[in-house]
Amino acid sequence: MSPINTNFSSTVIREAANTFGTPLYLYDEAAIRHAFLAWHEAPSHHSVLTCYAVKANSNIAVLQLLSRLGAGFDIVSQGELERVLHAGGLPERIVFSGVGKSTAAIARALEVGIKCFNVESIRELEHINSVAAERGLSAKVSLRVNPDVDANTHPYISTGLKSNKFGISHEEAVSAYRYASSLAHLDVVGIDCHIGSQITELEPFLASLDRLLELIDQLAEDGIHLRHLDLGGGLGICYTDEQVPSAQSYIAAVSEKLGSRSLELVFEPGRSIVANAGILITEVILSKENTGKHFAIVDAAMNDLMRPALYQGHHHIDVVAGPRILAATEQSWDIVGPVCETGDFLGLNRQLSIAERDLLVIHSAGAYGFTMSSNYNSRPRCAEVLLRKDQLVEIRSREVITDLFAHEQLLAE
Ligand SMILES: Cc1ncc(COP(=O)(O)O)c(C=O)c1O
Ligand SMILES: N[C@@H](CCCC[NH3+])C(=O)O
Repeated sequence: MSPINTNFSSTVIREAANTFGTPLYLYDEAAIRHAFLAWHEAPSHHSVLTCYAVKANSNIAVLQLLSRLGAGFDIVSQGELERVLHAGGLPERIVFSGVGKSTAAIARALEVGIKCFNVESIRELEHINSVAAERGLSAKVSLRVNPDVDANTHPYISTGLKSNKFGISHEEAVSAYRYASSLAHLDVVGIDCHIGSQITELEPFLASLDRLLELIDQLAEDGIHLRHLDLGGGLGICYTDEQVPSAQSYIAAVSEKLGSRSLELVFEPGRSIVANAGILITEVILSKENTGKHFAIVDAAMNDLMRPALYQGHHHIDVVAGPRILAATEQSWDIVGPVCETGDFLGLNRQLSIAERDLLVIHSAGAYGFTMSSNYNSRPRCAEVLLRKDQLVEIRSREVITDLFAHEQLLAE
């Protein structure tokens, strides 16, 4: 496995940078399509709905493309809901996750008729029931069960342990289901879990599945018959040399464990659909040496791609040589941005041949890249461009300086 997307040739990268400027996110439509279809068309004895996790990359063109391929969507806010609807996503294929859904978001989701709410606590069951009651509606719900399984991933992106804020504990699940079934405006339709992100082995998923299957069977004995089983997202990708199970092998293993149970399978993949379909292109502003350390100072920063600063996330970095006024030397470089934080780096100790004005390509940046970007240090957010066959299409224009304070007001006196 490789983090490198071969559809982005040096020519395409230079053309994108020349046309749209840097820093710049560039996505590959073919790679997104291919990764989505790996889930959507995977053979299974059970029917499968792939609800793409919008938080990974929420550009409306990406959502539109996925919706046209038949995707459902996993959302966590009203903003994500409106994006999906705007992009043509079908409400009946939307699942709504998150520990703290706002009343406005719940009401809107009820009005448009989403597939279900993934409910994370007893209080939330009551809240959704009352929002539905006020409108004379019924809310389809699925309980997010925390299976207390270690996903062996970075602690900040592990969500299926007892100590995490997510879900209803395994021990409380049966009583929570009984309670949910007793509430007049709830229709209990499924069960859900999500144990974390960037998981590179199947075992933690299958261990969680075993716990959910026990519950499903116990609930059936109680007369609570569920229609779907949602295993969340979390399948990892190759950032360096990770060997990651395919969506097909994952779905086959899950479907086999389900056996004769007649349940629809729902998955919520985000990263595995878009991460390796995207790169961040940045230009080297200048190089600098400090007591023997070599810094390449680039025009992208932690506000554009937060993963290295936040999780020590490793992104493979390549050089596309520029006009090279100064000679390039191969040596160990720290690739850093202009933001005033020591944690503002995109890669450390990279053995590369770099000169000022070169372009650097930060790979595997299609997921949790632009969506986690900010205006920190009053830096306008960069543009997003999609490679469609051999055309470069701008799908989000670069912010301009006045956008930075467009929602602020000066004092009257
Ligand atoms: C509830 C839920 N579903 C789906 C996802 C998507 O996860 P991933 O991008 O790892 O596939 C996340 C993020 O971790 C999540 O919190
Ligand atoms: N944002 C994280 C993943 C968190 C997923 C959301 N639950 C990342 O970049 O890896």
